[in-house]
Formats: sequence, C-alpha cells, structure tokens
Amino acid sequence: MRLIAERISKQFNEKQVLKEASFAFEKGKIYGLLGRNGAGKTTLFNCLSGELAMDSGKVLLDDDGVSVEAKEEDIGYVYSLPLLPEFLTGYEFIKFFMEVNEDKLEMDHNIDGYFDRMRISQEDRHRLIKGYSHGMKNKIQMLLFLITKPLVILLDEPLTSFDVIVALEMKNMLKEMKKDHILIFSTHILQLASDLCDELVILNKGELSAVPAELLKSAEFESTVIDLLKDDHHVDA
Ligand SMILES: Nc1ncnc2c1ncn2[C@@H]1O[C@H](COP(=O)(O)OP(=O)(O)OP(=O)(O)O)[C@@H](O)[C@H]1O
Repeated sequence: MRLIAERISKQFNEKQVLKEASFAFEKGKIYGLLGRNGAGKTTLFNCLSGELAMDSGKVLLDDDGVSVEAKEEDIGYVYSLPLLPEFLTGYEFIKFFMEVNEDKLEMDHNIDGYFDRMRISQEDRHRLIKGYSHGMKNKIQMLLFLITKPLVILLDEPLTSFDVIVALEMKNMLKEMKKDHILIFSTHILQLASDLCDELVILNKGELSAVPAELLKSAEFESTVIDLLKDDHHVDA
C-alpha cells in the first residue's frame, strides 16, 4: 500500500508554496520530511489530510496498482499544537472517544491498556487535560491513532516537545507502529531524521525529492542536506 501525493500545488496570495509536489510513500516505512522554515511542510500536511483545499493535485492510496482517492479516515494528523477538550481528564476524553466509536472501530485494548501502551501514568491519565504539557497532549493524540489505526499518520514536528526520555519512548513506539502504517514526520532535527526514519524527503522550492538512502547513515549526510536546503530562496528566512 502506498500514499501518493500527485502534483500537489498550493498558492497563498502571490506565494506559490507547493509546486506540483509529488511523492510515493510506502507502508512499513517512517519518512522524515525536512524543509526550511516556511518551506511548506505544514501546508503539505494540511493538503494531504484534507484540512486545506489544494489548488490542484491528488492524494491517492495505491494498492498494487489500484488507486483510490484517500479518505479523511485514512489519514491521522498529529498537530504540533493539539486542540483537545481541556475540561476533561485524559481518561474521560479517551473513554468518551471509545464509547462514541464503539460500533465503528475494533478496539484491541481496554482503556487502561491504551494508556499503558502510551506510557501515561495512572496519575496523569486522571488529571485534567488543561494541565497537560505539550508533549502529553501529543501523546493523547497518538493514543487516538492507536485506537483508530489510520493507514497514514502525519506528525508535525512531534518529538520536539518531548523530553529525552519521552522522545525515546515515542521513537520506539513509532518504530513499533510502522509495520502497519505509513508514518511521515516533519522535523528540523537532522539527527532525529537520520536516527528514526527509513527515508528522508526534502521539500525544497515547493517540490518533494528523496535523499538517497545510502546518504542517511553517511558522514556527509548533514552537509549534503544543508547544501540541498540552502538554495531555497522562497522560504521565510
Ligand atoms: N493560511 C495561510 N495564508 C497565507 N499564507 C500562508 C498560510 N499558511 C501558510 N502560509 C505561508 O506559506 C508558507 C509555508 O508555510 P508552512 O507553515 O507550510 O511552512 P513550514 O515548512 O511548515 O514552516 P515551519 O518549519 O516554520 O513550521 C509560509 O510563507 C507561510 O507564511
């Protein structure tokens, strides 16, 4: 199964952010999306998730040559600033979510099982979301996707807000999840990209391109990526 971004274009006023950006993302892999500030990473995620209307292009799911347009439920999006009901505890929110979706989804854990998988402590799960840190809110969003299991999970700078311990837990969690999903995360942290992802995709001048796999673990990785990104003149630098 593949997610295909087909010639996606998006313009804001005079600014052409995405220019026929195309790429095929495969199931079972973690992709790191790199691009400078304002290169259009969030715009791309918004287009892929259907949050934002594209000017042109398609988002397709391809199963052995048979392509269909991706639907809303195929794509999960972990926002860098999650919006969650602050007046509920994490436990109440997830319980509500599971009850509402009881008929539609196949749950493979009970509620505490999901919290355990996300390594959210007993104490934290019964606290109001209002008091959660940024990283905790991201964890709750990830937990929702353990329940809904969308094929594609987009993560907008997910690990930046986590402390080292939680970031490591999340890295392991993403590695564990990847066999059933297509995971794409945007990041500015080159080390994280080379550690965690199977493939690196660069968004440069509105277009997507792959960084050769052999470069990922090589000594020239950092300098090559910097060279590739340096000449993007239409970013917000
Ligand atoms: N709704 C909007 N209206 C007008 N311009 C927008 C809108 N959304 C994004 N832009 C512009 O599009 C460009 C790409 O923004 P985007 O947020 O997608 O970049 P990014 O790669 O995610 O950046 P960063 O790494 O800083 O988060 C920026 O110049 C931004 O100002």
